[in-house]
Amino acid sequence: MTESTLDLDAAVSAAAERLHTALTTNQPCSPIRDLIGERDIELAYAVQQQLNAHRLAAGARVVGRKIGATSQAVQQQLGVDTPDLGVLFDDMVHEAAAPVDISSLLQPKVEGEIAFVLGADLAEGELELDQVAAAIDYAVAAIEICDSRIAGWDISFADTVADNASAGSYVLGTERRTLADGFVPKDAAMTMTVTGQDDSVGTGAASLGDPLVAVQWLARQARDLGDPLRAGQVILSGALGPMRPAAPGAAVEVTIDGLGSLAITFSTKEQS
Ligand SMILES: C=C/C=C(\O)C(=O)O
Repeated sequence: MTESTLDLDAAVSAAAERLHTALTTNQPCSPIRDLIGERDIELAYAVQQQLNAHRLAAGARVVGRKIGATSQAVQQQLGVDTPDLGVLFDDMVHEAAAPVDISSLLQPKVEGEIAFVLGADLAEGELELDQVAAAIDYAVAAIEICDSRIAGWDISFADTVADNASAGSYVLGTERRTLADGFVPKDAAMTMTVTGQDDSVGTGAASLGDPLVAVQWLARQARDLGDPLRAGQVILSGALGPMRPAAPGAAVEVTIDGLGSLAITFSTKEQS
């Protein structure tokens, strides 16, 4: 191993430790781009892997993946121009009926998107669109609660990739549709309101032109990173409109044509 490889390894470990400390102490940290640069994707995923290894070591179980920054709206908000991916763990799932404990999050932002549950692995073959579509068991509406461990969401592309694609928590709707039912993800219109106002609207086409293309992108990336998508996993396929901040007491409702509505509330400061 060369001296410069050692330096890079040390930088990756230091970045992962910074983010892990922020996650476990609930105290935002400074960006990690001073350690690994702003655009080195390989190093950023290496940090993400180390960060997530801490969660796995603490007993968390992988239940799926998220794709981030697939829409122009979110790319503009974040100042990035490429999608990324993160890992969903079992302790990120939230049931819609209970208020989301806002004190467990640092700086939450909500998004309306389509979630897919896989009925087959996406590990082998060309991973063409028809293979991706055939692997989908069903689709449901979802609210993704993004969170950043980095203070003030002051992120470069490397910062958000390293920080598990700014994943926080998520809530799934209960109305399941299959593609065979005639549900066409790219045509589905989404509306999200936060406390009855602050609309975020879009259609499936906002996510890389088609959420199925987003899942294909994810499947190929995940396979290339050595950890392919597996049957049973939940895939958050990218926001269909701009993300919105969630303040204490916020009530969020997402409606997606064909998939129905789901609503969540965030706890107030007093409840936390
Ligand atoms: C920072 C996170 C972005 C997403 O999750 C998204 O665009 O869906």
